[in-house]
Amino acid sequence: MIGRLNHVAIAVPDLDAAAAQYRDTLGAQVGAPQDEPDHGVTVIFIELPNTKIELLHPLGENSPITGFLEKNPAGGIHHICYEVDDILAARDRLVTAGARVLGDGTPKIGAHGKPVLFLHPKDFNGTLVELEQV
Ligand SMILES: CC[C@@H](C(=O)O)C(=O)SCCNC(=O)CCNC(=O)[C@H](O)C(C)(C)COP(=O)(O)OP(=O)(O)OC[C@H]1O[C@@H](n2cnc3c(N)ncnc32)[C@H](O)[C@@H]1OP(=O)(O)O
Ligand SMILES: [Co+2]
Repeated sequence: MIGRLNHVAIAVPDLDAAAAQYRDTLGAQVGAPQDEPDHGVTVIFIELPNTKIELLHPLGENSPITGFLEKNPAGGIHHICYEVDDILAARDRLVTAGARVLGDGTPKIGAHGKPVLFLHPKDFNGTLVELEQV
């Protein structure tokens, strides 16, 4: 069901510093900051030859990554995103298998303008999983 690894997301306490490190120290192709108010984050995507890195920073008062950064003040890997062809079929299959889909189960539009869903980290080996329909 899952396809390519779309991105690995890293929550960071200082978005500008993290972007500069990827651009200047690691020599990566770093995009511009994008505010995603529906998700409570500002993101910067880094294009790698085989996948993307998503740098995440809290946006607004109810960001889902505020608590994560409180627990991990230096930042850390926050989620991985797999591509799926049909997100509703994927959701239904996962729910039948007993996995918890976060929120009300309705896909939201993600940073690439495509539907996304999140799966509870406790159901996936301690890893928050995002699904993106491509
Ligand atoms: C830009 C849009 C989009 C894209 O297109 O790419 C994005 O990527 S948006 C990214 C941000 N959005 C989300 O993360 C949405 C989904 N997340 C959530 O609903 C919540 O953050 C959560 C995963 C349910 C966690 O809830 P929270 O209240 O923040 O934390 P808790 O302390 O209650 O956590 C419970 C439990 O789970 C552990 N945990 C929390 N976050 C993670 C994580 N990222 N990876 C692994 N484990 C995580 C947490 O440590 C708790 O464990 P215990 O301490 O053992 O109880
Ligand atoms: Co993401």
